[in-house]
Amino acid sequence: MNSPTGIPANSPANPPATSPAEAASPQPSPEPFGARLRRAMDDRGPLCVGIDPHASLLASWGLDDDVAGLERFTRTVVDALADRVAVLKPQSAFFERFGSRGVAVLERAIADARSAGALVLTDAKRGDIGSTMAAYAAAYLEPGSPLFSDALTVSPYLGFGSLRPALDAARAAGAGVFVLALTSNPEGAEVQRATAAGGAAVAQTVLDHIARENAGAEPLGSVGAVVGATLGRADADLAVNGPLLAPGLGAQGATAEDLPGVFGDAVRNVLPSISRGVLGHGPSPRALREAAERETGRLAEVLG
Ligand SMILES: O=c1ccn([C@@H]2O[C@H](COP(=O)(O)O)[C@@H](O)[C@H]2O)c(=O)[nH]1
Repeated sequence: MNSPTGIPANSPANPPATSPAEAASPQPSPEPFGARLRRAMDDRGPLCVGIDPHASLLASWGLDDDVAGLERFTRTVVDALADRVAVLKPQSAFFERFGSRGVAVLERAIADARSAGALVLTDAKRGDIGSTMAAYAAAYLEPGSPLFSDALTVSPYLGFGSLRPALDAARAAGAGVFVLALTSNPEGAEVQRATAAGGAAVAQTVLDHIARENAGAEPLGSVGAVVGATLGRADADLAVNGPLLAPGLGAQGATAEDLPGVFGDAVRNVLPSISRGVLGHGPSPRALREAAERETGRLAEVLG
């Protein structure tokens, strides 16, 4: 039976509703995102597939560049992959470009993907002064919000402390955040490799903050870092006790074979991410599934 959000009751993404008696007594904390992600990666393999409905992909799938095309594309990806990959990562920008009707497609995709058992990481890269960050947290990280996601990408470049409302909301909800540290694009280095006040690189100070947030968490903290698979070498201490989202496989040129060199000992916590490299095989659901399975197989060979 579906809950008001459309997510079937008691699905992996939707814990049982509380009874009146339970509501009167203190509620147990929700299972933390880090634990849920570890289990999903162990069960399904550590692959995140991005849902990035580029205009060029809509065209190559034979779809119009409009809301109907967006909806068809998104539904096809969710139906093909949500029951088998650990994480689906809708890229908010591609939905926002269609205005409120595009955001409605995103809402539906998040609910449907969670209902089918995938964890949903919404890639919106939010970051602002703390008071505004609280509103972003309410939008993406508070249960009951239409865009509630298992995790959200956030930018620490207004200062790591400005993320506090998102960190607190995520913890309370059993959700996660992925903080941009060393992004996959070459332009990121001029900011992220710059030397911060204490003498360490800016990205390292971000990673150190993440490590403090995750201290003592088992089996994995819920505050992740974004570290590009394209970097060749991270040249940073990645022992943050949290997941390391590694975008850049496929269209940006990185391969599974690059991951041990970038991540070293931290490779066990890597969540490799690929969007166009899988989506380009659509619109056939079977071809999408096969592409995701090939990536998962390659990761299993390389990461063990
Ligand atoms: O450092 C980063 C952070 C996020 N991304 C996002 O991942 C996907 C990559 O798409 P591909 O088609 O696999 O290149 C996209 O949504 C980016 O915004 C990233 O690439 N790098």
